Amino acid sequence: MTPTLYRIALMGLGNVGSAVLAILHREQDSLLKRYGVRFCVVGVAEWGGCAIDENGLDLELLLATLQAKRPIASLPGIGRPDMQGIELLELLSPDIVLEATPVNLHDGQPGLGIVTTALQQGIHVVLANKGPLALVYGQLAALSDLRLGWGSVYNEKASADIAQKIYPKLRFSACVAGALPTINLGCRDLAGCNILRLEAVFNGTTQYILRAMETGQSYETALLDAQRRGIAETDPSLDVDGLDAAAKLVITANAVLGQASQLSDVNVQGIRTLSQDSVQQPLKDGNRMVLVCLAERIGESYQLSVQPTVLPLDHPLARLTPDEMGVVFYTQDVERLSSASSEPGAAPAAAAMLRDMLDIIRSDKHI
Ligand SMILES: NC(=O)c1ccc[n+]([C@@H]2O[C@H](COP(=O)([O-])OP(=O)(O)OC[C@H]3O[C@@H](n4cnc5c(N)ncnc54)[C@H](O)[C@@H]3O)[C@@H](O)[C@H]2O)c1
Ligand SMILES: N[C@@H](CCO)C(=O)O
Repeated sequence: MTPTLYRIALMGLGNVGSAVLAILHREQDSLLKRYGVRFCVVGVAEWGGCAIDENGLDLELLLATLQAKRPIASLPGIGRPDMQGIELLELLSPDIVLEATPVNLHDGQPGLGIVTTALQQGIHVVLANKGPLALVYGQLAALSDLRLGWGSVYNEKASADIAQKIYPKLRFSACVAGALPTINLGCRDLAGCNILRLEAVFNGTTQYILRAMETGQSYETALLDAQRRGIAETDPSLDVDGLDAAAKLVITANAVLGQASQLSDVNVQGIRTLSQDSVQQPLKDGNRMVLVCLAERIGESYQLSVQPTVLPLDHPLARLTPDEMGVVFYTQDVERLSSASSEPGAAPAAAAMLRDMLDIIRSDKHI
C-alpha cells in the first residue's frame, strides 16, 4: 500500500498537545501499517512562537524540548519566535490542523481565529479546545462538512462526493470529555433514535474533586492534584464553576441533539461552594453527589443544565470512579445506552484527536 501523507499543524503544546506528539511518535509505524497513513508534523505553535519544518519536525526533539520546559521557538533553524498560529497556517497550508490551545469562553481566541482561518482555507480541523464550538458552533459547522448536520454527512457522501470534497472536515470528539465517545455514540450509534434525555459527567476535574472530598480530602488539595495530573483547565475556575461542563453540553446539544444552543441556555452551578459535609452526607444515605450535565426533552426542545445532583448509588453516573467521566443516553427505543472512560491524564484526549484524524482520513479515502 502506498502511504498517504498528511501534513499536520498542531496548535498548543501543553498537556494535550505534548501527548498528541508522543502518540504520533510512538505509533508512526503502526499507523502506517494499519491505515497506510503517515502523519508529518510540519508546524507546531505555543504561546511565544512556533517551530516549522516542511520536511517534518523531529518529534523526539520537540518532546525533549517540552520536557525540559524550553520554548520550541528557540530551537535553532526551525524556531520562529515571532510567528503566531494563524501565520503558520497561512505559510504552510497543512492538510489538518489540530487545535489544543486554552479554552476562552469570552471571545474564543486564539482558537476561534485559528479554526476559522483553517476552515476558510479548506484545511481539515480537529479540536480539543471546546471554546470556539461552545461559542459559535453553527458558524464553524457552516464552513465545514457538517454544514447540514451530522446525518447529512453520510447521506450526502454517497450521492455527492464531489460537492463534499470542497468542504473541509471538522471533528471535535476530544472536546466532549476526551476519549468518552459522546459525539460518536450520539451521532453515529444512536442515529435515527429519538433521544429523550441525556445525563453526563463531562468534567473530570470536578469528578475527581468530589470523590476526593468524600474521603475527607480538602477541595483545595484535590484541585491541586487534578492540576498536577494535567486534567484541569489552564484556568481551573472553568472546571469548578461548571463552565467547562456547560461548554461540553452546549456542543453536544448542537452536534448530537440538533438544537442550536449557547452557553446562556444552560442553567449552571459549579461545585466551588459545596461543603465537605454536603458531599459526604449523601454517601451515608446511600447516594452520591455528582456534577450532572442534563439535557431533558420538554416538548419540542431540550432544557440544559449543569448542577450538583444527588444520585442513587446504582445510577451509572454514581458508580463512576474518581478518574472516570460518563454519559447516559435515554431514547424511545434504545432505553438506555451508557459509556464511561477513565481519564487520569491528558493522553485519552490526545487519543481522541487521533481517532478524529483517522476518521477524516477514512472519509477522504472513502474507506
Ligand atoms: N487536559 C485535558 O485532559 C484535556 C482534555 C480534553 C480537552 N482539553 C482541551 O485541550 C486544550 C489544551 O489543554 P491543555 O491541558 O493541554 O492546556 P495547557 O494549558 O497544558 O496547554 C495550552 C497550550 O496552549 C499554548 N498556547 C497558549 N496560547 C497560545 C497561542 N496564542 N497560540 C498558540 N499556542 C498557545 C500554551 O503555550 C500551551 O502550550 C484546552 O482547550 C482543553 O480544554 C484538555
Ligand atoms: N478540564 C477538563 C479537561 C477535559 O476537557 C476536565 O476536567 O474534564
